[in-house]
Amino acid sequence: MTLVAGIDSSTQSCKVVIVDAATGRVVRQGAAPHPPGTEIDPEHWWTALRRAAERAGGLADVAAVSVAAQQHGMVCLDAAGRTVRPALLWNDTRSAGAAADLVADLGGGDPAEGARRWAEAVGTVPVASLTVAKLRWLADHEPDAAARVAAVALPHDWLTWRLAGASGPDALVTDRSDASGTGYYQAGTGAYRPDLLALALRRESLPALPRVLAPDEAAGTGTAEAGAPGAVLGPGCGDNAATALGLGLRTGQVFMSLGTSGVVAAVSEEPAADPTGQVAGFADATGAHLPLACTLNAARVLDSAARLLDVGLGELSELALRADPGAGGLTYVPYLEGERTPNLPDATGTLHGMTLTSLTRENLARAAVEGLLCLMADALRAVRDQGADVREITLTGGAARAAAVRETAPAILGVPVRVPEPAEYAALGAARQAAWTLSRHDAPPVWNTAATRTYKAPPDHRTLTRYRTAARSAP
Ligand SMILES: Nc1ncnc2c1ncn2[C@@H]1O[C@H](COP(=O)(O)OP(=O)(O)O)[C@@H](O)[C@H]1O
Ligand SMILES: O=C(CO)[C@@H](O)[C@H](O)COP(=O)(O)O
Repeated sequence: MTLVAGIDSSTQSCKVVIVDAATGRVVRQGAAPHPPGTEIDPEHWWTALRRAAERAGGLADVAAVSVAAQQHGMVCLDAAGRTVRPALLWNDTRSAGAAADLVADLGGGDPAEGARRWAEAVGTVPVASLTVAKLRWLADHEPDAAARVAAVALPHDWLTWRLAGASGPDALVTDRSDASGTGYYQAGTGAYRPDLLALALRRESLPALPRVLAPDEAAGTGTAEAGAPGAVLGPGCGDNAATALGLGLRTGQVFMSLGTSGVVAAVSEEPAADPTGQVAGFADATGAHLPLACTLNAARVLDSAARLLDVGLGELSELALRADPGAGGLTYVPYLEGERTPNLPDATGTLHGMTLTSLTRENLARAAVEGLLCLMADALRAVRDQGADVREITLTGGAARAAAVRETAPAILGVPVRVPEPAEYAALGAARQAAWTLSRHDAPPVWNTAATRTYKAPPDHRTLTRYRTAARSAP
């Protein structure tokens, strides 16, 4: 049996799956946590990857490995390949002002014109999450560090580079799915936009950027020191592109992931260019596109409600299912980390409709589930507004493990919700890419599909309308 490994270095943890390359059956797996925070020394990702791989029985017997990772994280290297400063992650909002400045700058001072030009140039209007905004923040706030930047990489590029045992920044490679999340790469033409990188860094001499590989192009081979001797390295990809690949989605299909981030994305043959900035024009990991709306708040809304109520996640779900739809009038707008979609980086959460009768543990649990799903309903609406014909969604990510989420989702989202059996779909997507790279075939291998269950319910317009009213008054 030929084994391949898929790695998902996501926000909260690193997951490794080792699968049979012929069928996609998971043979072994392991995971290791990442430290909390939105600024992190990439060395922690490497330690977690090594630990997760060890827990999965090691990589010594795998023929190919691919790394998927959280998108956008700014990894700045000096000329010797050392990190210049800790990486700033996708959910670090200090770059919100820098993003707004970049939009205005490209528009000659007019933000609406700037948004239009960014959408046209790279398919995405910068928000705090994008690498380009983080680089502008660095240039403005840490000019000495910015001056030492010889190369800029993303989390998956950097981890692939470590697996290959490379040392110089010139050896960095990436793929179009992750490059499309930088804000200085256009997925439609497959070209970097050095002018936009220069605009961000306010300098003419530009750092090196990873070479963009084709979706099945090998990135080299793993080393013995990295624990993967001789394994073919796939190009890797952004974690959302990996999820689409792991779920085996086809053109026109839409997934929603409720992990640290909340994501709605549609596999598409056409690039997106949304001047409202709600939908990002990302690429997928097969050569197509992945228009995507992403929220800062998702699974951790439920984590925080469970902590507040002093229950586990299973009990939180049971409490929520004991309350009636609408949570007795409690409406929770869960902007706990600010928000990205809508672009409100400084917003905070609010709880509306508290009365002596409504404020129960059950209603509070249900309001957290409904608030999260209403937030996602608006992300879904944004993707639909870009032309996606959404008749059903596939739901995945940690929070999809909650029965209350699965059962409430079709009513709030207004479409049937297909839930595949719980698995690490981003890591599986990376494994599928590794198997594709190894096979040298024209398309990714066809693997056995996961068993799914479809949830249906009449739409709950009332709860969504009440949420939208409450969200409009969020601080
Ligand atoms: N049964 C569950 N109910 C609700 N949330 C869950 C459950 N199991 C895991 N989670 C949450 O899912 C999140 C992790 O999901 P995951 O998709 O792995 O995120 P990421 O890829 O961003 O690290 C955590 O916040 C965790 O608490
Ligand atoms: O910023 C985005 C997508 O634009 C996020 O989806 C990150 O890619 C992090 O993903 P998770 O850790 O939540 O999977």
